[in-house]
Amino acid sequence: MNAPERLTVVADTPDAPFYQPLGNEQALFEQAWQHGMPVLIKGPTGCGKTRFVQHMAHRLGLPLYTVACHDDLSAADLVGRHLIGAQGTWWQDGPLTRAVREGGICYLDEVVEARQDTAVVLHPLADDRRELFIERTGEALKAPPGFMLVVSYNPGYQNLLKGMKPSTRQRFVAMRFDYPPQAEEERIVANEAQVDAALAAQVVKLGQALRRLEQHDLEEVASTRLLIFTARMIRSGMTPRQACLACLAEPLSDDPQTVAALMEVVDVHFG
Ligand SMILES: Nc1ncnc2c1ncn2[C@@H]1O[C@H](COP(=O)(O)OP(=O)(O)OP(=O)(O)O)[C@@H](O)[C@H]1O
Repeated sequence: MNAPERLTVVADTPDAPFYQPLGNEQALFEQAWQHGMPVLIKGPTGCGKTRFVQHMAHRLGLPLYTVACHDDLSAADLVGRHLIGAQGTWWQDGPLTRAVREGGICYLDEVVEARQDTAVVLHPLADDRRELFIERTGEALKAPPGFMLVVSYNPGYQNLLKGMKPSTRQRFVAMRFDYPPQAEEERIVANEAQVDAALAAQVVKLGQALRRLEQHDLEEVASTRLLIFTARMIRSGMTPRQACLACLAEPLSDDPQTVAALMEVVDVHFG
């Protein structure tokens, strides 16, 4: 097992991306990094997964390489490929290789979307070997102590075919994220939208009421991200109703009846 003794945690600096802690997630992440363990974060859209990783990278003083995974993303997109230029053929590292060389964090967002061949490169990096084998150049890279693999996915989007294989899941320390409790979400909205506490509280109260509307067939509930958008639009002069229609109701549903029902809740809160 890799025992990276020389790793030190850099204290928060004022320019770190703002992150409102919700539990022991920072300590857990730090411990995982100290022990050379990869981390899996699961949670719904817009609940703070990316912001958390950005914050932690800053706090630990590590370069961060973020990859938004999609169903065409292959191992070569992560590792690198040969390119042809004026001087002939040359090798270009992919984001995973760069993170390994520099001892930084590679964050794979929505990892379950990526093609299955990515597991071949991720598995040896995510277990005790901490090794990246670059097949096309024959290079075998041993990850330095600072390197950390972080992946995330939204359990709500998963279909049976795309679920993560147990052999992959069981290489990670896993953390579950969800939308923040009321007081924390108010602080986040006030800070991110630069609005006063009263408006942030009103928007969050509405968001929480919308999340309770279970009878409507919504694919996802209102995210913290959408509440921040709404508060920003109100701050810049839109009426609360216009802002809620554009930033909450319409992004949540394509069905006009559902949008109307969501707006009824808005009217109760801002009427
Ligand atoms: N705990 C938090 N502290 C600070 N900001 C937060 C927090 N949670 C959410 N946010 C805010 O919500 C926005 C959306 O969060 P983020 O982009 O991290 O979501 P995500 O979970 O990565 O979503 P997706 O799965 O769609 O990529 C952030 O830009 C940030 O403004």
